[in-house]
Amino acid sequence: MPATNDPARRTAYDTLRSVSQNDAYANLVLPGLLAERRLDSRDAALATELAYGTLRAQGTYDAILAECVDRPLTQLDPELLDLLRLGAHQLLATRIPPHAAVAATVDLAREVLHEGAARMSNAVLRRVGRSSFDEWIERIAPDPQDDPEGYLALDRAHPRWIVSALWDSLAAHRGGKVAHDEIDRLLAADNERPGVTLVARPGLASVEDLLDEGAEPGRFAPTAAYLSHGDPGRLELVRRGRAGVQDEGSQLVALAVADAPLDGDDGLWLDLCAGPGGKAALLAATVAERGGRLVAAELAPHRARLVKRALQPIPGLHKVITADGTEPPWRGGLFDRVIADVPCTGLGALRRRPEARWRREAKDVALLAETQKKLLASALDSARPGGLVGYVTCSPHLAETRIVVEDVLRGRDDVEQLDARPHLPGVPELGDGPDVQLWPHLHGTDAMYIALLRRR
Ligand SMILES: C[S@@+](CC[C@H](N)C(=O)[O-])C[C@H]1O[C@@H](n2cnc3c(N)ncnc32)[C@H](O)[C@@H]1O
Repeated sequence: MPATNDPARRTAYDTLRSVSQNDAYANLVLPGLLAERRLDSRDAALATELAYGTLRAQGTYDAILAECVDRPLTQLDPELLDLLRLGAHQLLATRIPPHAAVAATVDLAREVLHEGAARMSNAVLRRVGRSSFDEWIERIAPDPQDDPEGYLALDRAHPRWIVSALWDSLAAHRGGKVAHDEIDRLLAADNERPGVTLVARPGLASVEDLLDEGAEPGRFAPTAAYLSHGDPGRLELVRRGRAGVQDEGSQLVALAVADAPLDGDDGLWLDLCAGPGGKAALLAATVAERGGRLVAAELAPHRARLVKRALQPIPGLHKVITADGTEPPWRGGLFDRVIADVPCTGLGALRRRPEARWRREAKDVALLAETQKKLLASALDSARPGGLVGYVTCSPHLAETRIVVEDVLRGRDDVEQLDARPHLPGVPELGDGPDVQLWPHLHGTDAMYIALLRRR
């Protein structure tokens, strides 16, 4: 631990620096720092709230800071900019008294930078603290009547292109218009840290086992349970791979692929994009109970190793292959069920990755869509006649979901799309179908998408 009087803020600051300097992921860096520095639980909670909160709202804090600094933010030292963001977050979104927020950030500037940075932080943060968050938004955001997307982008701290994409998707799945209030609730849900959801892998653990460990039953998936407190890693069932940590939406879409009716053979399943292996483990456990096996393919060797580890505790002759799913080494028409959980922008899991929304760019979507179409085509080719394919993403962007499916299906006459909704039993508000889009503000899950297809 570096010498510091304020381990919580120092750790939050170091996390911000890793994210902006090294393109690190906060949800990987921060737990490492907390463990290495042995922060007590109060400091760890504060460091987490400061780091995640600052990163999540970074774009809005930058817009506010730009009003308080006498030069473009791009001309500031990046270290100072991260400090100012941390200070702005404390002033505008926490209960820390303003004088303490400023003083602590100024002290940190002195500790990690120099006296000049401390003086500048003091001056800038005093300006920031003269208005509340809502007053700042009123001043810098456009009128919500004239420009609702622009207003929400600042008020809910999302890049405008993401607000727009989420709005389009929500509207498309509702067959029309969506009220301002609902998109506001969706964006607000992206700013909440999700709780821990566990999965009981069939045949290896039951939800009752998880309830005995203090979890509460899931709302929708028969395999899910919520852990409201404590570290899931301390649970024996999790340590032994009989249960795992997995979003309930991920469980629901994997179970939809597993449970949709199928005529004929049902013993050989494929996960085309398996890393790190959450869905592969659930599917392998499910197919093993039915006497079958799973082949899991993954392009990245280090992620293929994670899949191997995830499948280790699961009985059955499952196989992990490091392969490019667009040029598969297996012959076509082989598998009874296929899941293609394709690489995507991850816009459906923004609540888990605080910095992701500022890192992604609109142009990523088109590039990914090309790969997604190839992977879906390959998934369809890999399925036997009559076999089932689930196309899955953790993005609700239409260009990664419905449009990919439409584009691929337009080019082939050997595929029919099924109504996925009956295969997520008990889940409300599934829209007009036939595909399903889950939403954080409606279902409490990541915004997972699934289209279910059958090869004729
Ligand atoms: C959304 S993730 C899959 C998550 C996984 N199904 C789970 O539940 O743990 C997409 C995965 O696809 C892999 N991938 C990307 N391009 C691929 C390709 N051409 N063939 C196979 N896998 C690919 C990525 O490395 C990544 O691990």
